[in-house]
Amino acid sequence: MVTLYQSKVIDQVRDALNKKRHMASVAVKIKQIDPLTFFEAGAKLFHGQRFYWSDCLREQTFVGLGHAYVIKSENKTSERFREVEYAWKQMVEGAFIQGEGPLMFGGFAFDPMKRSAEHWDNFPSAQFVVPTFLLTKKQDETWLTVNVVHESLEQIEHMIDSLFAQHEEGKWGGSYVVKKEEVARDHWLHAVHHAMRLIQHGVIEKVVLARELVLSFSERLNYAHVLRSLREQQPMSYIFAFENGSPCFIGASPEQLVKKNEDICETACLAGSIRRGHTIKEDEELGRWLLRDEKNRHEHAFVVDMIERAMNEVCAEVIVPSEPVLLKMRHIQHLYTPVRAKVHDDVSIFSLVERLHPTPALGGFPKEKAVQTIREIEPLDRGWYAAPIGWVDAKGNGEFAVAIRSALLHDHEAHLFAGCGIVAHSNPRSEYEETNVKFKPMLLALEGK
Ligand SMILES: C=C(O[C@@H]1C=C(C(=O)O)C=C[C@H]1O)C(=O)O
Ligand SMILES: [Mg+2]
Repeated sequence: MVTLYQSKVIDQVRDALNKKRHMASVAVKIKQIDPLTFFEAGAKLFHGQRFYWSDCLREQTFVGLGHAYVIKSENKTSERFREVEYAWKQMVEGAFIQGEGPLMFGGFAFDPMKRSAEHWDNFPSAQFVVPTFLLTKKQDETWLTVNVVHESLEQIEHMIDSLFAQHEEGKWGGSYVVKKEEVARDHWLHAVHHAMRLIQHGVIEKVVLARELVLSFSERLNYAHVLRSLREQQPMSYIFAFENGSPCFIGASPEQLVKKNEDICETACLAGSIRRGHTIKEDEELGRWLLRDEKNRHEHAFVVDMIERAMNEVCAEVIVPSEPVLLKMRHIQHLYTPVRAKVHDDVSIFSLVERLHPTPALGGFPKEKAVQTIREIEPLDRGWYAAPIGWVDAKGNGEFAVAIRSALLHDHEAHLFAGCGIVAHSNPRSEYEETNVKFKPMLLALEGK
């Protein structure tokens, strides 16, 4: 049955196609629908071309289905940020827009100079997609945006019928872990010792080292199920998924990289960690310990200093609280300093991302030396892990998270990543334990708990 709003969408697409330039983008308010149901509804028709995003306050959720337009860069330098920006501007200028206009979603590789693992093949230096269908949930309103480049009106009509037909919510398939491999555990511990020597010799001051787990499952992984678990279990995190062909990069990150809304810009310093307590009393004690612990405060301070400096270069009225507070997630608590500023007129969100990535929370300090050290001694290919992931709209507003607490899923397999900031007073054993806590959100979600 074709509902009223479905025919309204079709009418608007028909009008838009008559005026179409490079792309036609029309938006219509529709009835409430769970964004995850919409994500699942696209499983057949748009397999390999779906994304999901919701911010840590659940203010906005986006689900994208289909690739109306793809912006990709294989550039290994920071030129890739500008390439994406330029392509996006061209795209928006050439579009016929009715409503909010198109939005693109995507991400960047952590370090395009170090790409070796086959499992990251579908995740280039940078890739953004403008979806054929975008579902936007903002407060109590749900909108459907249709972006058309090649499709005919009949094709769009057929897709809408299929997406809004009754769908049964997929049941958890009972998939369980059949194999769990810690990649290069000893190698990683050696790398930590090595990093500490570099720090003692004054070569660098901080470096973040990550390690990898590879899990095999009894059944093919269902990405919507994993998203559903993450959404339930990590209510204060950014939830994201970027499916590109059969693999899907997915996660629940507590860390904002940058948000830009007109001239207001927000970013966050997040570094320094301890697990949650088993009781309220223990939890509060651990929190108080973290706030006073010199090693963790030191780890955090690198991030605050770098972000403050970077923001002052392109913003006015940079507000940085003088003391961090605790940010408590389900398994872990962090030192957290939120930053707000007024960004100068000619500064785009892409240039903010370029300036900030990687902050010392994910790379280290000084930036170039830390990235070089990671390239040399970390025993893995980070791919899109620990890199910017997010969206940008037609006005140049948008938000990026740092893609941590994440995994690359493919068929029966999952690659999980977690890292920690190594500073002068690190203890390799406790850093190892810290990464174990950071694996937990993805591990639980993958086990359907
Ligand atoms: C690198 C990760 O997390 C980062 C490192 C932290 C730390 O070392 O204390 C804390 C938060 C994140 O900025 C990760 O989760 O993989
Ligand atoms: Mg740490």
